[in-house]
Amino acid sequence: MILDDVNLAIYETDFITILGGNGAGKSTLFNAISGTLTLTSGSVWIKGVDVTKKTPEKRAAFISRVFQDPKMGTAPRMTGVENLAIASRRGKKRTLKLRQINKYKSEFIKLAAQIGNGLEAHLEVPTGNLSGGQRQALSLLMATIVEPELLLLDEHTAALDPKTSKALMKLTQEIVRQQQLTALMITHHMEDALKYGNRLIVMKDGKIIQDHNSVEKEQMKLEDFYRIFD
Ligand SMILES: Nc1ncnc2c1ncn2[C@@H]1O[C@H](COP(=O)(O)OP(=O)(O)OP(=O)(O)O)[C@@H](O)[C@H]1O
Repeated sequence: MILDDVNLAIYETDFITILGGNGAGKSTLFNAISGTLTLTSGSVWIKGVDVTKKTPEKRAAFISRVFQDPKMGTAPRMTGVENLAIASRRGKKRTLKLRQINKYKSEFIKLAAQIGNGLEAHLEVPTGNLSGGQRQALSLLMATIVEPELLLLDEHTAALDPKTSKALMKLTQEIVRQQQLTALMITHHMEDALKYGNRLIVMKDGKIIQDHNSVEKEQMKLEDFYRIFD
């Protein structure tokens, strides 16, 4: 069994950070929530709706996910503007006309300019040409341009250099706060797990072995987590 007796209630105000060693079941938990993994038992509910039998495509109307690999979040031959235009149609019919793309362009450029990594100047080239940091920032914008019920961040800063990773985390926090999103974030950075969010869970062997609220989290120190990765 990959996930074992996992019972996780996520509240609307939650920004949960998730820690756990390799193979602890963190990505599997995200796969179970987003529907890319079929459960052998148990169920997944979103806002009172049982989505256990819904396809990942159907669940994508509620859930956005940003992956570790910058290549995963964007279509490489399409421009940033085109990628954002498609993302802005989430949950609706996906057909897009050139006219609509042009309509959104200036809005997207303004949005990207807030990030501060030069993305706005590169929104009209294929995303395959962007730097990893720009691509991850774009993926995050795409994931949140239509407010998701649940934002899943799957080590989304792990492939970036420390400076870029920090900038993306700052952007993440701003977006989560501004849009009051419900978010789950897997990270191997214990500092980030402590610094961000209002709740921290620890996974091991497919189980949630610790679940700390914000008060407990504030009192925790890095040393408290060293044994997690044993
Ligand atoms: N579809 C699957 N079928 C069978 N076993 C799987 C499947 N997906 C993952 N596993 C196994 O389940 C365990 C948990 O994997 P998972 O990828 O969720 O770990 P993780 O906590 O995300 O680890 P990492 O930090 O390395 O990404 C691993 O032993 C993995 O090999």
